[in-house]
Amino acid sequence: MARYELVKRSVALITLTNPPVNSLSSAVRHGIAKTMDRALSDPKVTAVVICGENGRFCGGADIREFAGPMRGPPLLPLLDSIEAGEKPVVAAIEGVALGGGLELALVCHYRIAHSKARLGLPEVTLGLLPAAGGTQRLPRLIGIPAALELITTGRHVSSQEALKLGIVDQVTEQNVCEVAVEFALRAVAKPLSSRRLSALTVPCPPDLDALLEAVTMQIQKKARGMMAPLACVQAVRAAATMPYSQGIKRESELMATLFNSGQARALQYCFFAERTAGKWTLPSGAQWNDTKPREIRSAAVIGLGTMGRGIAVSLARVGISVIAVESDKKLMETGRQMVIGMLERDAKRRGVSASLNLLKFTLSLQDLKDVDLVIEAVFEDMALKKRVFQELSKLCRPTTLLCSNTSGLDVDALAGVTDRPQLVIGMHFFSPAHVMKLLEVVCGPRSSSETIATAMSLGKRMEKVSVAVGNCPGFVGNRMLKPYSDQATFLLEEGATPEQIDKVLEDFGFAMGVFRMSDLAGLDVGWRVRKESGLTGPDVDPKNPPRRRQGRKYCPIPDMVCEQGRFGQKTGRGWYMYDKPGGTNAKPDPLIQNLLETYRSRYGIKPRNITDQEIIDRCLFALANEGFRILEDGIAARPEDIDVIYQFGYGFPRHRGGPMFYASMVGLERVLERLEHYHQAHPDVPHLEPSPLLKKLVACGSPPIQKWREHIKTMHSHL
Ligand SMILES: CC(C)(COP(=O)(O)OP(=O)(O)OC[C@H]1O[C@@H](n2cnc3c(N)ncnc32)[C@H](O)[C@@H]1OP(=O)(O)O)[C@@H](O)C(=O)NCCC(=O)NCCSC(=O)/C=C/CCCCCCCCCCCCC(=O)O
Repeated sequence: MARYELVKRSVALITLTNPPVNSLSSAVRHGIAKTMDRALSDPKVTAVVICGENGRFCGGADIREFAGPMRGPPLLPLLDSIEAGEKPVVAAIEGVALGGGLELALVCHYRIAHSKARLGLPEVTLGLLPAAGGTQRLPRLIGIPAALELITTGRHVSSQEALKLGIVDQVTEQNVCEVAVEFALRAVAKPLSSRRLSALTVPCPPDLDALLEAVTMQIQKKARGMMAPLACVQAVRAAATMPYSQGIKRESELMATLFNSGQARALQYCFFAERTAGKWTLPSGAQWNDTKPREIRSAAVIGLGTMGRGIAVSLARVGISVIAVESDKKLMETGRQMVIGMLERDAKRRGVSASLNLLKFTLSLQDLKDVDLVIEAVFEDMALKKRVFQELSKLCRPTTLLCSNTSGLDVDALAGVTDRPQLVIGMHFFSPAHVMKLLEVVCGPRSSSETIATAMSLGKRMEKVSVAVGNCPGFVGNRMLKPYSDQATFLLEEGATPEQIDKVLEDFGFAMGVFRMSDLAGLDVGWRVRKESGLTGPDVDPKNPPRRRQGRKYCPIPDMVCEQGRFGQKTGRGWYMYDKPGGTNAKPDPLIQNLLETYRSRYGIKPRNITDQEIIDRCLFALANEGFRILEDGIAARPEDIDVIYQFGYGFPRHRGGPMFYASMVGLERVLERLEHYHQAHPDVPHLEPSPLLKKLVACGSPPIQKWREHIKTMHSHL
């Protein structure tokens, strides 16, 4: 796991060999220890170069090893011994030096990086801290403020930035190993004491306390409820205020508190879940690694509303030429201005030039006949979408992929009106589409594997986290949202307020509570869907008892809010009041309080005190329960896919893993028991009835989440 060669007769070249990222597994640590011993004890060797195979220096500790008992040589003393050695050691950094990989580089006496390399200490994103000396050595090398920023955010830096910060000694565009070997030869016989970072004193800013306080406050705001960034601050404080040996002890103590925490487990689960999500498989056997995607050079976007604009920007900024279509000249001109503005701002932020030449705006669908792929983003109305797809089917060349950005309509019904159902697929972006990372790729029963591969690969190219899902109303994300938001509105009936529920959910870690999120999305959207489904509006059968529809409990409060013209932020009023239409500063509105009181007294509901725990349990267990049904129905292939969708599309706190992981951490037995309890209290709410899969998993002894799939195998897949 570490190769040893003698080059230029006196330089030991140690190559880490653990594909794909040369992580520091137990075998690699063992290999480093053995090869370093050999290099240091061989009198022919005057210097050492450490590099990584296949263009990657090292991606850090092997994260998979964290789940079991730690075996093999521990990293910290191994790294200390490299630094203490009497022969110069040079790190030749290509590709990445991340986490333990950068910590390895920091104990080398010199660091040479390739111009395309990236460096960083991303442990915090895994719920950990750089506990192989990183929190003590980096501040000694680059100072407290810069080290604090890198360690608490986990941000990767380019080799150019690393050079400016002083992390590396040289950046090269040539073969980094060859440059490092020459560098090592020149370093022989130079004194090493000033190159041992642990021996340096920390350049300490005079306002250390104020700086640490400011960073702590920033973390409490941005990374609410997360332990690791705060532990990182404490470790860096130790670097600033203690000698190295004590600082290292503090680093280890802090790591011990994080290592077995639920947050670390959740964040490491998220790391792998994100990578698993791209690996789709169809019941036919076709899968991600044996289906070649088509190359997409040109695309069209139909509809320049909020979604269409964001999609056009996402395509153009990765070099795809885009024809954007609107039905009316004025709308097209507004769309053009907005898209150009968004693209220019985005390019400025990324420090690149805006690819405006890739954009074309038109009023005619005729212009789309030669594009490789079309994404329809018109109003969420099935009849309208069908008309568009029929027309596209006539106009576009027979090989053009036809995609819909519908957020929940039947993709197969759209496929059915075309001459190429195998080339039709859903690409459900989230708003704003050029910012949000999630893409649900909705596979209809007739979507071909090549179509799925192409949509997934296009998503990746647009820097989205793409998840393949099956076709059912609302797909995965929006289907699960209903039981979650239904519970929130039932809780309003029973005595809660929107601000109470939102606070509990935000304290749990959600980016936004359910009511603030609805105000942002627009309350009229759901209102229209409820009218179309006959749940409210003039078509409702007057014989329906109040608060019941279609044989189940129904809460009309959201309809009553909409009837008052309160559509959320855009109208300046919704579940909250805002300073102005479009305002974002949500304040509780006494009119909503009145509406709730009047409503309760009309139906003789005596408001009761609702605990935070009940809010969490009812909202989140109803959410996960629907997730179990989605798995049973084969709409999502794995719990990881659902969790990725909820993190990237719905602001579920990453340090809680996602609704399914959260359920597994709480314990499936407890989730089942609570759902049974609440279902007994509300038998007319089917979403609270525990799903058969949940019951089955509990009956099988609540296996870990990675094993749930084994219990779903026999069920039908829609993917
Ligand atoms: C940028 C990347 C490196 C590459 O990106 P990309 O090219 O896009 O490829 P990916 O798809 O992401 O990855 C390819 C596959 O490789 C797998 N992978 C990647 N990195 C790792 C890794 N570090 N470990 C394991 N596997 C990894 C990835 O999963 C893919 O495989 P698959 O498709 O899933 O099969 C990118 O991958 C990336 O960013 N990687 C992560 C980088 C990172 O975060 N590194 C930091 C790791 S943590 C670390 O280094 C910690 C160091 C300190 C160690 C100190 C240890 C002390 C422990 C003792 C604690 C004692 C407490 C005891 C308390 C008690 O119990 O008493």
